[in-house]
Amino acid sequence: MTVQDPPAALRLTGLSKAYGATPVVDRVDLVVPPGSFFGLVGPNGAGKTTTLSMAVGLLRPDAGRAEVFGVDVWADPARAKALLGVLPDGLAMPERLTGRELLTYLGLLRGMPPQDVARRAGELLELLELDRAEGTPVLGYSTGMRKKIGLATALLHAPRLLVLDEPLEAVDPVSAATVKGILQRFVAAGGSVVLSSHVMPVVEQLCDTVAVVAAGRVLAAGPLAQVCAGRSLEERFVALVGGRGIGEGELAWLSS
Ligand SMILES: Nc1ncnc2c1ncn2[C@@H]1O[C@H](COP(=O)(O)OP(=O)(O)OP(=O)(O)O)[C@@H](O)[C@H]1O
Repeated sequence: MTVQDPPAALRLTGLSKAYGATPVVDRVDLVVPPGSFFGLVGPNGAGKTTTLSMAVGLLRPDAGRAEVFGVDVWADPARAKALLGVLPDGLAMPERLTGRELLTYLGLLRGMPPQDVARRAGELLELLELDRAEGTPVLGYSTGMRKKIGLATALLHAPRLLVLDEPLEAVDPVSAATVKGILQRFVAAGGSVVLSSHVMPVVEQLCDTVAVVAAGRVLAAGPLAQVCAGRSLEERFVALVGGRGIGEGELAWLSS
C-alpha cells in the first residue's frame, strides 16, 4: 500500500478460529475496497458467520487481524464500532421494547442527539414497514421483521461500513426490494457493504466484489466478473465448492 491509498473498508489478515481441533476459519485474508458492495458466499458451515463475527468484534479470533478503515477492531473496538453497522446472525435484542423504543435506546446509547434519533427512527420504521407494528414488542416480531429491525439498528448512526449476515433471509419480496434499494443508495453515497447470502442471483445483482469460502478457506475473491469468469455465480460456486449430485439409485424409495 502506498501512502496515498485509502485504507480498505475492511481488511482481514490471517483471521483464524478453531473449535477444539477443528479449524472453522483458517487464515482468511480478505480486502473489501472502500465504496464496494462485497458479497461473501459459501456452503452451509463454510465459516461465513464466524468470519464476520470476528471481523466486527463480536467473536475473538484465535489469530489474525481485522481492520475497519485502518482501525484495528480488537485493539481499538470503540473507534472501529463507531464506523460499523452490524446485522449479526441470530441477533439478540431487548425483546420487550417496540421497534421505535429499541432504535431510540440504541441511538441515545451511541450519543446521538435525541431529535436525530427520533427523525431517523421514524423514517426507517416507515420505509421498512415496521410502523404497522408500532405497539408490538420485538418479542412478537416475525423472523423477517427481526431482520428488518436489525438492519434499522445497523443503519441508524449512518456508519461507513455495513456488515450484514444474510440480511434478506426470510424478508418478503416487497421489503427485500426496499432493503436492496436502501443498500444500493448507501453504496452510491460512498458507503461500503459486506453481506453474506445463499442467494446467488441477489449477490450477482447487488455486489461488485465477491469471495467464495468453503471449509474456512477463501477459494476465490475479487471483482464479480473476474470470479465468475464468464459463468453465472451459481455455476462458478458449484464448480469451486464441488456439488455432490444425486446418484441414479439414491432415494429410489421416494418413487411412487
Ligand atoms: N460455538 C461453536 N462451537 C463449535 N462449533 C462451532 C461454533 N460456531 C460455529 N461452529 C462450527 O463452525 C463451522 C462454521 O460455522 P458458521 O456458522 O461460521 O458457518 P456459515 O458459513 O455461516 O454457515 P451457514 O451458511 O449454514 O449459516 C460449522 O461447522 C459450525 O458447526
